[in-house]
Amino acid sequence: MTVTCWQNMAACVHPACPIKCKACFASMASDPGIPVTQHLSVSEVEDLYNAALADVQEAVTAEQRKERGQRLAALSKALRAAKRKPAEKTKRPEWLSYPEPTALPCCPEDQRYVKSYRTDDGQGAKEFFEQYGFVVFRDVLEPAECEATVSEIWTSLEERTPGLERDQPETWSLLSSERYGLPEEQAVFTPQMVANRQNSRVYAALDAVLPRIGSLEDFDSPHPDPDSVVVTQDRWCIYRPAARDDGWRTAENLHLDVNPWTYAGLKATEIETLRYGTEEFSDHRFPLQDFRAELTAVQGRGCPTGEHVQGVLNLLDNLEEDGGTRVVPGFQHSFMQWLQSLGAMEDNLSQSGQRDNWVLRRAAGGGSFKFSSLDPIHALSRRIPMRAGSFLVWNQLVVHGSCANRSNNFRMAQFITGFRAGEMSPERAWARAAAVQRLCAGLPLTPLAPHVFGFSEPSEPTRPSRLEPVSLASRERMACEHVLASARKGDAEGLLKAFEDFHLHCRPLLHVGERKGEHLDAAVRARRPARALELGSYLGYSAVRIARCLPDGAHLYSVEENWQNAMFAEASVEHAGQEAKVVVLRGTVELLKQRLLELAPFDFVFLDHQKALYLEEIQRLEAWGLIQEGTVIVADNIGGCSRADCRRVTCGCAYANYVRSSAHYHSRFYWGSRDGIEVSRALPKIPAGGAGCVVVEKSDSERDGRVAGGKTLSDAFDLRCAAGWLRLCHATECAASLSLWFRRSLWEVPDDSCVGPYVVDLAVCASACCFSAANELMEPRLRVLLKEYLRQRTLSPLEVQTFPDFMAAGALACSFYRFCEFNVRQSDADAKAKDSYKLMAQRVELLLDGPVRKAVVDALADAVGAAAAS
Ligand SMILES: C[S@@+](CC[C@H](N)C(=O)[O-])C[C@H]1O[C@@H](n2cnc3c(N)ncnc32)[C@H](O)[C@@H]1O
Repeated sequence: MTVTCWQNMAACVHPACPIKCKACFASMASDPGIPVTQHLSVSEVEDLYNAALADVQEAVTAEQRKERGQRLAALSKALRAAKRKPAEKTKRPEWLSYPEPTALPCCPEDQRYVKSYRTDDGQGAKEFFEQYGFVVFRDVLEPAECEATVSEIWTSLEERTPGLERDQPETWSLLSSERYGLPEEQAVFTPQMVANRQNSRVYAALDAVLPRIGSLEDFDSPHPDPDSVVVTQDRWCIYRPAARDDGWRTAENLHLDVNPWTYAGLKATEIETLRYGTEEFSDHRFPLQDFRAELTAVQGRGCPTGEHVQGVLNLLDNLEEDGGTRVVPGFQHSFMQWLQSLGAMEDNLSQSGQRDNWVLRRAAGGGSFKFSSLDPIHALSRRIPMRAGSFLVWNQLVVHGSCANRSNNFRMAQFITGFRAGEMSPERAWARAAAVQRLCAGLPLTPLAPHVFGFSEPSEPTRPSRLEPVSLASRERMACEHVLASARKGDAEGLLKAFEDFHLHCRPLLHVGERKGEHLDAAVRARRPARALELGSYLGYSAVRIARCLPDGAHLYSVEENWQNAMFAEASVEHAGQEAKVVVLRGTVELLKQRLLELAPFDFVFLDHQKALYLEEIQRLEAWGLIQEGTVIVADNIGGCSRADCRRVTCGCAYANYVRSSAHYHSRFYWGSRDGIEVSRALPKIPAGGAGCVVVEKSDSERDGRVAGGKTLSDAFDLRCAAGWLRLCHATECAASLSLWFRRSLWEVPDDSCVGPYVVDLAVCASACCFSAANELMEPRLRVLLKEYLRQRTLSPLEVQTFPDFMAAGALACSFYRFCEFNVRQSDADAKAKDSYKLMAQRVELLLDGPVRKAVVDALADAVGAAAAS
């Protein structure tokens, strides 16, 4: 049986269609005799099996039952075999599927540059473009425009790099060695960059090579015409003159910025779901992500309307040795044949070795294809040297990449990609224009702005009211629809996996995710809560996660402010069969106070709504008595900086700082991939003034040093005992009990230096700096310190009495900190750091008793006496 592929690229012979075209796939599905396992992936066989199963269930006549039963049996066997057999990797791309090596025509006036065209020679440029897959337009930017763009790039680099000056070569090493010479931003909106996007010659160049759409029925768009050229919002690059410093070389590579399978229509894209979040709708983890997604999630040949072309606007003369873009001329002609030789996308997903080419899947079905450094294709690539002000454009099917700079010149360029307005759905087009308008606010517009951006006035409202307000809800709805359709009812694990798949391969979600989710599971299982509380249900992912770990009869109450998300969460919970355990409460903690008080206490709390509110919220729950001894609190999204930074006792998160330093919690941090989660357990409360408690009062604001209440530190508890505990805990490596005891007994009341009574400042200073490395008291230094302090401020008799004990307490606190930091938190610390607590522990003992204590008491008495006399 011969079926012509829908691509019309080749006649495909069923069943061994090399590209598994849709026509063949459909016919395979209806023919029980096809040896499917030879050509399909396990998931594709599984799909066929499920379809056949549904067919059997719907069979009415005995004949149908028999025929469909046979097919089901065949597929069942095939499925078992497919699962048993490790997926065979399809053939690696071969040299034969690449184009012939091509020499490029040079510029007649200057052989150092590739042949180029003026934008008024659109026809000539188009013919070159069709042959080679790229073309250079010259004189696109005026020298003054190049200069202004270069200056803008320098200004932004100088602003972000202290000490960098464009005219001072010795400061260029301060620039970050960004691998590809790119800025952090996904898209840059500075005046000259935005002006270049609306430049009439840039427009003419893109217009000359992009396929035309013509008229479209029901064209509903902020752009005037389906053939309006829309430009992408992209960024710039800078390559330093690496002849000066080899370390400045940027990475070299060859790639495609599209996912070849989705581009060819062999896999679906989600490009029409893009909504270009800016502040209002932003997903803070992926700002401007959709502008990047539209570069890689192109619906190319599978879409009747056309393609994108990529472009580099060159700002400085760029010779072969200056580094920059290279292309594989003519690759667009070989693209389909090459893709066929790759086989299934699944076989090309990950990079397993230096020899392997691989595809990286990105948001909205996009992706990029990376060629290994050993691939023979490198021999076919050609550098495209061009003058300042030239615009290089290439077909997205042309393999391209960059060469590192080896010269004494900078390379600087702006990226601009273009496509036709008629390619976008109305929802996407209006949302895009609204987002660009907001990002370009206050910047000058040219008459081409309606075409390239979709608006003509800086303040003109671009979204008509008849369209649904654009919101992230569409992404959330898509996610839920996907999950409900792909996970079996009652299968909680399947539902979690479906969410994760959507997140990884379709669009990023805000759920806690697999990696941190495992820590969340462990915390729930360890605590076995009867009543759990979650703040921030979102789509119900974490609610389902928690629910499946709860013991029988337990409940999770999940609070969600957004009514739509609450609805999605309920749907997920029900689909996962967890509705008996989970109740979604609409509102905020404040609004739901009464209800929460009725449900309290909670023995497990998951904070995952707004990080900025965590501290306030937990203190509210504490004040309402909703948290009790043993309550475990898990907080998501701690950190976001480096793994090491998030672990510090004092990090950038107020909530983490609170639980890590509070006497009421024992807290641990677990890293995920971009950030981590904090798991804290509420410790037993110590009644104020109760046994083991030191009464140290200070006036509210003045810290005037009165140590009132009649008890001294050593009256209230035994520091000797504390020091003994420290030794014992180290010996038994029982850090948790040390932490518990220490916080309960000591840190509950005496304040730290700088915030406690003034005498604590003095005592901590003395215990820290008046001892040698061999723990000998440096008495002269102590005497000078006391004398100078007493010149500024006198000490009350009670302060004098408590001073040596506060010195011991300061040393104990330091010892405790070092023990926890280097033996518990940073378990990979070196041996010296690990042992550093011992010095301070020994100092505690010296200060509690014996000659050192006596020397301290004497020194203080002398200083107080001398101060009184003067
Ligand atoms: C990061 S998502 C939660 C993710 C979810 N826990 C998961 O892992 O699947 C944050 C959610 O908190 C909700 N939210 C934000 N502020 C809130 C508040 N003050 N009270 C309740 N929910 C809030 C948002 O609407 C959003 O659905």
